Amino acid sequence: MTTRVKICGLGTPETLAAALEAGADLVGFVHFAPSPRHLGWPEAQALAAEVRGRAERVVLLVDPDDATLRAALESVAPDLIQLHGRESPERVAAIRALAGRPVMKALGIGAEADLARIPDYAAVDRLLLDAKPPPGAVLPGGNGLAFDWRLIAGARLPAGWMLSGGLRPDNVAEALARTGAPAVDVSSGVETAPGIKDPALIAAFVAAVRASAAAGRPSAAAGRPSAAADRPSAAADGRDVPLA
Ligand SMILES: O=C(O)c1ccccc1NCC(=O)[C@H](O)[C@H](O)COP(=O)(O)O
Repeated sequence: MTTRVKICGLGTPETLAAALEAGADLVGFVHFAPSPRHLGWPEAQALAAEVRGRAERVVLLVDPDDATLRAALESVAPDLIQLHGRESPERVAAIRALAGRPVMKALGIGAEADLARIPDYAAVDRLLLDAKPPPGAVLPGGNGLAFDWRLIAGARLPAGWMLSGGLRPDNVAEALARTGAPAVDVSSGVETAPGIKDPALIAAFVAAVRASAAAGRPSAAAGRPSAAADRPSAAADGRDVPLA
């Protein structure tokens, strides 16, 4: 099956076009004021209109209230709502019911114990496994940090789960080989500075994922990750840092 690719935090027509031309399956628009990738609703609406069915439109929200959710629905008409805050399973279910759209819940992974939260979110449409943010981080995601992929090697994960956190054109093939992820999500790894997406990096990331599939990537292995997971990771020391 084809590995699905999401490019998150797009903010200009040029970089959105680059993602679509590269063949991204999902494109993400962030609505979270502290983020360098934040889009107001008029900007998000204009970009979302450019997608025209060429990819799934994802709106990323952090602990949205009902008014924010309604604004997101009206502006972006998302195919998928990504929840990247501290939303409880009950709140996720309420958002899903109110929106009438599929929901993807992001869970921060920092230690094996974090995997125990996965069954609580069994009712979500998709699950995104991301690195926990470092202590005191302003952003609950989009920090460009990988978690230790060994934590999920061999874990029972729901169909269609997505891997994120610190992925880049030069490490995504290894991430896929080590985790067997059916889908990947990237933001910082295709940027030249926080919030500044690079069309060439976007194209390189999607190409790396497609090349990995063409090469027939092996099933998930539990061996020690070499490159990305050796770098400082928000998750590496297993501290119980909240997702948001
Ligand atoms: O990107 C942001 O600014 C952001 C803000 C608030 C919540 C989540 C955010 N980003 C999430 C993502 O872009 C991805 O889903 C994921 O965290 C991967 O990010 P990265 O490690 O930068 O590739």
